[in-house]
Amino acid sequence: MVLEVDSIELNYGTKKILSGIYLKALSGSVTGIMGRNGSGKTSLLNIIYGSLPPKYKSIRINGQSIKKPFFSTNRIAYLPQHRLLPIQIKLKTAFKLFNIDWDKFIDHFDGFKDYEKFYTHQLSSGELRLVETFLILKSDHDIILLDEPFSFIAPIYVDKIKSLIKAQRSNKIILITDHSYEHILNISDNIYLLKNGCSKVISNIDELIYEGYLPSNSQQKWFPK
Ligand SMILES: Nc1ncnc2c1ncn2[C@@H]1O[C@H](COP(=O)(O)OP(=O)(O)OP(=O)(O)O)[C@@H](O)[C@H]1O
Repeated sequence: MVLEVDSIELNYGTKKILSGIYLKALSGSVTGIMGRNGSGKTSLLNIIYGSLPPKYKSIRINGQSIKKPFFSTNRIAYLPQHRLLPIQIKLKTAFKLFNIDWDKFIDHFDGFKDYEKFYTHQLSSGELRLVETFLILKSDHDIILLDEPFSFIAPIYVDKIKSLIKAQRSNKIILITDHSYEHILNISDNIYLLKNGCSKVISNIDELIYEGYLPSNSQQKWFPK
């Protein structure tokens, strides 16, 4: 499966946010989206999901144009930058709604075993983020959008989430953005940088430094897979 996005035009008033986007993502791979604060990463994910209507857009799956909001096709799941689950819902109910086995979650995160009857507002920000990321990753949708899944997450859990992403990518398209760039570099097969409303395919770390996203002393290596 191939997801292609282009011809996006998004303005807020007179401010141009996105104008020269081309993005191609394949199932079996993780596509990282990088960019400075305010470069339009969240806007782009919202446009793909269908919750933000831009002036123009073209979104295609295997060359077929998606005309209605993507979320209405039931093929796409989205972890938004801010809270996904409502406050007054128990974890048990949330797992039921997502049709995901609570015990499978506990297999990965046994520290949560007493939380099944907790309401989401009884969890810390990081605990909630972890639950929400797990639900989205394990959902049976074949396109997954993750906006800052590593926010508030402890390193030991970040590693588990990264393993889950790698395991889930075999039959899904995964788009991910996060400012923890080391993690994005570590799990992404392809990377796009958003700058001045345009997307640029990144082929090595030096380009991220040259484009002013990473500081010049960045040590990490990355090559597209
Ligand atoms: N509802 C809105 N009204 C006006 N401007 C907006 C609105 N939503 C977003 N913007 C502007 O659009 C730009 C892109 O925002 P967006 O949230 O997509 O950026 P981002 O790359 O995800 O940023 P960050 O990395 O800080 O999360 C920003 O300059 C923001 O101020």
